[in-house]
Amino acid sequence: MAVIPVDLSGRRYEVHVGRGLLENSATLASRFIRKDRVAVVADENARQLHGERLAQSFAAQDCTIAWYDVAPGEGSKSWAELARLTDWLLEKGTERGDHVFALGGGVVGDLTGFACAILKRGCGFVQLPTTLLAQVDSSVGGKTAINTSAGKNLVGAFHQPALVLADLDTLATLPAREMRAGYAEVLKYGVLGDRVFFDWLTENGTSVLALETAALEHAVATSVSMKARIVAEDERETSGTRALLNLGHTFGHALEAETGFSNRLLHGEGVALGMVLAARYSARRGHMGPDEAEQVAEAVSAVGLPADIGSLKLGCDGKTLVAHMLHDKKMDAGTLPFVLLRSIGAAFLAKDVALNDVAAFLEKELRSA
Ligand SMILES: NC(=O)c1ccc[n+]([C@@H]2O[C@H](COP(=O)([O-])OP(=O)(O)OC[C@H]3O[C@@H](n4cnc5c(N)ncnc54)[C@H](O)[C@@H]3O)[C@@H](O)[C@H]2O)c1
Ligand SMILES: O=C(O)C(=O)C[C@@H](O)[C@H](O)[C@H](O)COP(=O)(O)O
Ligand SMILES: [Zn+2]
Repeated sequence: MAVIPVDLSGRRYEVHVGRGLLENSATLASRFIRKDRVAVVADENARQLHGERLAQSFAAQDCTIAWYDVAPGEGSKSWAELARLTDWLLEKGTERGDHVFALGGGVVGDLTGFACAILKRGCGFVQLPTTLLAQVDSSVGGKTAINTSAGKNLVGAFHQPALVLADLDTLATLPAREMRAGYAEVLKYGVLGDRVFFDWLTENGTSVLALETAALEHAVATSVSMKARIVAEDERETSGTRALLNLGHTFGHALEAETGFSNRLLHGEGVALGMVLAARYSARRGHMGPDEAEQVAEAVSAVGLPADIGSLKLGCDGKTLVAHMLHDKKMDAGTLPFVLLRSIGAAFLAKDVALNDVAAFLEKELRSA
């Protein structure tokens, strides 16, 4: 069991990582429960598999749950779902001082967080992440958003949760493909800032994916600790530090857009392939050696994540992928900063990248596939 603080001045909150947390959730979150009925926004699968443990914990504190079900999938991060959810929260009489609970993966966390950011100009929320990806990444740091027809996470707000309870037991029911997708964001922390962690994952990645307690807890706690440190330093992604958490995402979001934000490519899979492309592009520009770039590709493919753009059978050219990148939130007066690598464990923000060179690089990758 680990408790990791996110030290934001005056708005410090804790991330608890361990087993059996849902059973104790009402006690652990008691500071944030002030009525005898609490709103829980839940991914349908997460509710079916883990909702009862949550309900029992609340019942033991004489509290009942008003459930709001969210259909699984990226499609729920939409204007329509945001409108339905905020109407429901208003109908339930949610007040500014209340805390809404989000049970599920990154989709439910991002959607609920955004609804809470704008409801009556802001109410509280507690994250109960039930996917590996949500436990190591999306539940921490306060980026909340929905997607629009123009692209990924384009409408949102920074709104920090009051508490995060990452119950490792919930991962026992997670499909293997979703577990691997979450592992991509774990690997990201090693690649962007911690060579020792990257090497540890090379040795222990299969134990993490097999849910071995010690390995899993170490991987989640190490990931959350790095994210907490970065978010505390640069909460709103203004100094360039937090942008490093976007490693692999400029390529990855473009691939997600090209595949229609569908089951063809999960977010974590896009990040995995995006990290490989970022490493190879870093090598093309001479920042790192090609052999080291291929170590990133090996770490990705070793656990069955996509490392080859050809596996997506896209049928588009490099320029089309670059056109998606123009919606990236890092865009700054016509230039797009890229998170690149000097070596594994040493990411940096390159502000002098020419998009026609990125298109040429992607064209070559697509043709060599
Ligand atoms: N806010 C951030 O900082 C941040 C960071 C990373 C990713 N994200 C966002 O997170 C989203 C991806 O999140 P995700 O990978 O958790 O996907 P997700 O929320 O779509 O969940 C993946 C699948 O797992 C199912 N599921 C959830 N918990 C389960 C459980 N315990 N057992 C069985 N099935 C379960 C869901 O029903 C769904 O089908 C993307 O929209 C991405 O943009 C946000
Ligand atoms: O927390 C961050 O900062 C991240 O960049 C984490 C990413 O894994 C996450 O996917 C995030 O939503 C992407 O950020 P965006 O600003 O490009 O939407
Ligand atoms: Zn991500």
